[in-house]
Amino acid sequence: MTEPLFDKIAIVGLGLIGSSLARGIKKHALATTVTGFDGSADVRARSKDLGFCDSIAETVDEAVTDAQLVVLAVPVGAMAAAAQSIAPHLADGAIVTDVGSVKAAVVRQVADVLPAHAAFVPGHPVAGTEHSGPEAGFADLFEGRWCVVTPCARSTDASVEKVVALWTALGSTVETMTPEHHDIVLAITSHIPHLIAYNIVGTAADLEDVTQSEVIKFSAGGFRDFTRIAASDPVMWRDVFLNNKEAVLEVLGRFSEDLAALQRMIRWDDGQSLQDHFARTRAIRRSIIDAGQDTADADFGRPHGHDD
Ligand SMILES: NC(=O)c1ccc[n+]([C@@H]2O[C@H](COP(=O)([O-])OP(=O)(O)OC[C@H]3O[C@@H](n4cnc5c(N)ncnc54)[C@H](O)[C@@H]3O)[C@@H](O)[C@H]2O)c1
Ligand SMILES: O=C(O)C(=O)C[C@]1(C(=O)O)C=C[C@@H](O)C=C1
Repeated sequence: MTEPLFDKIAIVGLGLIGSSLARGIKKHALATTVTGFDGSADVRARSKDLGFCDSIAETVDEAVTDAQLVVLAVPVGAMAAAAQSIAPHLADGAIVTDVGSVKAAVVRQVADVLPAHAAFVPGHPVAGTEHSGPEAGFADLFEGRWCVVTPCARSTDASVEKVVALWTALGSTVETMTPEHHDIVLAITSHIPHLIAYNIVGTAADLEDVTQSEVIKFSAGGFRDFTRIAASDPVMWRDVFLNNKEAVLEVLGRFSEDLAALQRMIRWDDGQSLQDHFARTRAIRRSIIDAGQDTADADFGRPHGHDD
């Protein structure tokens, strides 16, 4: 039997991601003890019943005391408050990491709040579902997925190595980049697609001459996928857009221009341009799939060898 990577891990925020992490860490025996804490008394009680942690602390200081690793798994807009709540209780040499979907704003809000005797290694597992809360978590969520680690001025080589080792042991493939680069990449691959889904489902629901029941009835195809994404947690996504404002607005500008170009092609019966555009995007999907077959390139969010 191999040694656990950490003695005590504390997880702050026990929703989809925090509870999945706790389950995965227990499954792979990556820590001697996993202690959980959530700001909501109701979530703490439900987590205790579900039993995915060794213990659920009633206070944040009890959770964090003596932990070698503290994971912040709260919405991006709550990261600063969570960091402030753990800061006075962190052990000497503790590593703090997070799982937020936005990185530069989290680094700005968290790094300076933490004491000098702790390291901070920002992270983002590119894995999730439209569900939230402790009941939604599962141990294999991170298996065969990417995890992006974005070291900052408060990261040490040793702390980055430990966090990378954790995600690797959970079955993820880790890629390292700057927080700013992460935010622009995820704006196009994750944040804008969610905005499009929220928008199209809202538009469909608002159409006066299409009834709600018709929207449900005919949503078996492409629209159904949009409704799944548009069911994602409102608080989480509000915080993503408010905290990745620049990158999202930059990508959205490009997106709107391209959409306007497609609109013109339809208006002016420019069939050739439409066909050329669709042929190009079809080739892009095919090249992504081909690349995924012999490299670790993304195959729709999954590293090589993990097709659905
Ligand atoms: N859901 C996804 O698909 C997904 C994927 C990757 C990363 N993320 C990121 O992971 C983080 C958590 O997302 P989730 O889906 O698990 O959310 P969730 O809503 O399921 O859980 C978040 C939990 O944090 C708790 N919380 C809020 N503020 C707190 C505080 N100050 N102290 C302690 N607990 C607090 C809430 O009570 C809640 O139980 C977010 O930053 C999100 O951007 C989400
Ligand atoms: O599969 C889904 O439901 C997701 O939306 C997961 C998804 C994504 O966009 O890929 C959503 C947000 C996270 O930050 C990471 C992963």
